[in-house]
Amino acid sequence: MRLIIREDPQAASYYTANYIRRRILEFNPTAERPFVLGLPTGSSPIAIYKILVEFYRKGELSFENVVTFNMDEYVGLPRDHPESYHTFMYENLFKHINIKPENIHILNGNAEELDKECERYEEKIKSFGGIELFLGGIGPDGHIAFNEPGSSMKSRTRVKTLAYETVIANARFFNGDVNQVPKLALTVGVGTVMDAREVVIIITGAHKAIALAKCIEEGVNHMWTVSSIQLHPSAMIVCDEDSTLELHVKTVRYFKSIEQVQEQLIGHDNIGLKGSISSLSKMNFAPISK
Ligand SMILES: N[C@@H]1[C@@H](O)[C@H](O)[C@@H](COP(=O)(O)O)O[C@@H]1O
Repeated sequence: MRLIIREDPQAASYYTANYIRRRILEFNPTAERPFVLGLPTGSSPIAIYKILVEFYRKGELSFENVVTFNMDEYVGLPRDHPESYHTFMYENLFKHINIKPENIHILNGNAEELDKECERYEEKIKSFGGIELFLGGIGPDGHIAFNEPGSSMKSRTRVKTLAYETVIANARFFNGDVNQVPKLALTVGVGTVMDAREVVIIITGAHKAIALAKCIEEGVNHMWTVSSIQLHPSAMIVCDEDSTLELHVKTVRYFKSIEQVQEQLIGHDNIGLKGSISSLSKMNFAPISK
């Protein structure tokens, strides 16, 4: 597993967006062989989406042959509610790019038969040959998508009751009122995310420092479901300095040194990038160490 540490959330977001862009360009997707991308909501990916939109506007990235699957959606919240994940995705990404509406997949939290909706979602992912890259964020309790503590590491898409901590964390989007936060959600499972050929997780902020430490320095544990990425053959966490506060100094230095050696050996992460890299000259990469 790779751990990429950047100075602040903006630099971590730039790294992540640029990495996704590179992966899509290298994949060279076509209508017959689209790039299948898993996507999260939450505040963490907003800056990533802004940068992806910027790449699109500059003609440096096309979403014409990109298929997306979102991680989760609240149950019972109208699709056009300002805090639904449908609205979030359209406002922050989809309405700004050239993705085909039929290529967008988001769980329907208002389906009559929620279990069937979840089964259908898994089938749909399979029909595209699985997910190429799943981007994820985490909650402060280390949950991925809405796979709350105690979720099975083999879980699939299903209905999930939200942990009280998550309800409190998400109340900020509902006028600070926990009563307005839906208590159920549909979510892809830990197993669904781990089936992706590559998993990239963005973690920023001191409030996620304990979760990051649990994920990196301790074992795989269903109480911190993001720790499941230790078992993934191609996983990367991109984080900011604040989120490393609970890591051992030795751990931070170790991962920074690995990245430095890699840069010395094969150059930085834009290696192999096809197409224009003009905007990268303004890259917000923070120095790896000072
Ligand atoms: N279901 C979402 C998660 O997918 C997301 O990772 C988490 C963190 O959100 P934020 O990035 O705002 O901290 O929020 C929700 O619980």
